[in-house]
Amino acid sequence: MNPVVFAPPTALASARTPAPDDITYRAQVEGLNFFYGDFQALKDVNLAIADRQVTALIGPSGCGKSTLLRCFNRMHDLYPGNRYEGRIQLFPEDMNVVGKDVDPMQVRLRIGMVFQKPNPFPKSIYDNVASGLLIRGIRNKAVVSERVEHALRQAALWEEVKDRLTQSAYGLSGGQQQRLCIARALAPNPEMILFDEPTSALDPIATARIEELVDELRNDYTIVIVTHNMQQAARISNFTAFMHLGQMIEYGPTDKFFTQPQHQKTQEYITGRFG
Ligand SMILES: Nc1ncnc2c1ncn2[C@@H]1O[C@H](COP(=O)(O)OP(=O)(O)OP(=O)(O)O)[C@@H](O)[C@H]1O
Repeated sequence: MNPVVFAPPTALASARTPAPDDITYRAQVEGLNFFYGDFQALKDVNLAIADRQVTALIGPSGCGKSTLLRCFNRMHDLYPGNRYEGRIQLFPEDMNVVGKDVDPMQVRLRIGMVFQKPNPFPKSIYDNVASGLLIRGIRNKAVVSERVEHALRQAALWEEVKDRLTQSAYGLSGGQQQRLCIARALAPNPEMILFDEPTSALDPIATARIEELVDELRNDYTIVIVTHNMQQAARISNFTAFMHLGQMIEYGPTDKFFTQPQHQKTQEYITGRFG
């Protein structure tokens, strides 16, 4: 194999490979197939997701990154004709997230999602963050207020919005709106957070803030992030998974992934020969 010319940028502080003994797993994708009607978008995908680490999904456009991410919180159930086969085991209790007997609403409370474009509800800043708590049945006003503040602090937004909580979320900048969406995802206290290209609609400064935030959130949450940006994957993830044409080609510790890829396709992709 040719020497790899991709030079990984300096990783953020915690985006190092944990020692093998320090890794526990939060989820395991096993033989996952996914169909949009007759079209098979995921083919026998296997992937282990380390607990309280960041796993990046990368690959060329159309390879199935978002499709895989959306399986984790059953987003595909919102549309008829979509079908899962295989398993996504959530540990420690071994629940099959894509099992027909599992309620998608319960899954979404445990596995939150942040989308590519900030998508606040047409409500106040406060009500956006409180919305997930109401779905969880938390109605005690003092508890809701406390959780809203905590989530906004976790999302590094509290200081900027604490004096205008009742104002519309639409008055915030794009980067602030994305941090609000992160706060909304955090408020119900999920175990895992899925990020689908969370910075692709943001400027470099807002992007850096979200990356720093992801770096901090890994202390408490298991994170899976889809990104088009290999530099971003190298900066913020502990593990990287590369997909191509609906298949999982390779996954492993990020530093090794970018410096010693095991598959020819991975090497071609990270050195810019396609994608
Ligand atoms: N709703 C849908 N119905 C039918 N096919 C779909 C649907 N959504 C995605 N696909 C197809 O599934 C495949 C995987 O798409 P997906 O969006 O997961 O790829 P991706 O790797 O996330 O791409 P991108 O980086 O461009 O977002 C593609 O061939 C796409 O055309």
